[in-house]
Amino acid sequence: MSHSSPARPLPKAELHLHIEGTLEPALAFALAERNGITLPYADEDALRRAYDFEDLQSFLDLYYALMAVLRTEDDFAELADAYLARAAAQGVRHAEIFFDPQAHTARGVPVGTVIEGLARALDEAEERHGISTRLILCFLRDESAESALATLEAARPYLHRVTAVGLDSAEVGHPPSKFREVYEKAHELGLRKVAHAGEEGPPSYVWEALDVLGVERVDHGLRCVEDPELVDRLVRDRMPLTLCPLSNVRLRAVDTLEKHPLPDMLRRGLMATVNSDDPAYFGGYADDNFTAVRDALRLGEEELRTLARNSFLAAFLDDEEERRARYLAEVDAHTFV
Ligand SMILES: Nc1ncnc2[nH]cnc12
Ligand SMILES: [Zn+2]
Repeated sequence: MSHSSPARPLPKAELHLHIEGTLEPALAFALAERNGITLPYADEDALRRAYDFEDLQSFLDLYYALMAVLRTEDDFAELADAYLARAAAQGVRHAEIFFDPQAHTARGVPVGTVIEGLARALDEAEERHGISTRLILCFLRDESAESALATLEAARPYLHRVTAVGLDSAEVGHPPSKFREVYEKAHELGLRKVAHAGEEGPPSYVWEALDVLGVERVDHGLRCVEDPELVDRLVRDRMPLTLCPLSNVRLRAVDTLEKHPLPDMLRRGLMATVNSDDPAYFGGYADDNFTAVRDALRLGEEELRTLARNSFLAAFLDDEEERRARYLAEVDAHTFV
């Protein structure tokens, strides 16, 4: 008798993942009970039924509301450990994790509680889950530039745990240039720079992320395809784009997965990567996104391997080139079944 073991997922780095977006309904209810919070949903199924989004804002409203259950260091550590366990099962070998300090400080949770809690789980990630990690502190772009500066200042004692700054939340009406000063400060403090741009916002926001903020990766960058000059620039600079295909469908940035521009972007030489964004809300973790684009867009092994290689090449592993080389060798040695 023969039996087959489940296929091993392609090794990959996750570069676009909001830790608050990994809050699964079961954990949300468990934390609500532990913290004496009543959620406005009868049960997990009722909550899941609310995951029918029209656009980015309709998602963000629920995403910020559900964060009310996250209060203690233990809560953040548990959230991150649960994500890392799921990610490991999906072939993630390295994860660069976004968090939104202002979404917590606004509720009276100190930034130190957030970072120390996350860091506790990340410190054990290699041993428990075989995943190396980085943290990326994101500013909420629909808050003021002053609030972003105050957030960076409040996080100063904890910045040894943070690799980069990012920019997220409601995009349209909040161009990257609004945050020029805080990005300059972050750079002076030795932090790397990324920003969401071109998810719902126009190509000009991607230009600003590059030329005003000086980002090293563009998160999403989807709408760059509307501007051929921008595509040329991104190709020339080998600028990584952290695409999130299932997110794009759920938030209606694309009509269907079959219409996602990813194959065209690869053909045009863009350095695309595939990521999960807010997997608890959008129907899949890292390998679920890979599998979904493979099936919907008929990607072949060469394209999938390129996406995985890109993820490690675009990772902030400059201080660990041996590790990067090992991960790339794992991708090259992967056999698709
Ligand atoms: N997809 C997304 N775009 C902007 N901000 C976010 N915060 C969490 N997910 C986000
Ligand atoms: Zn995102």
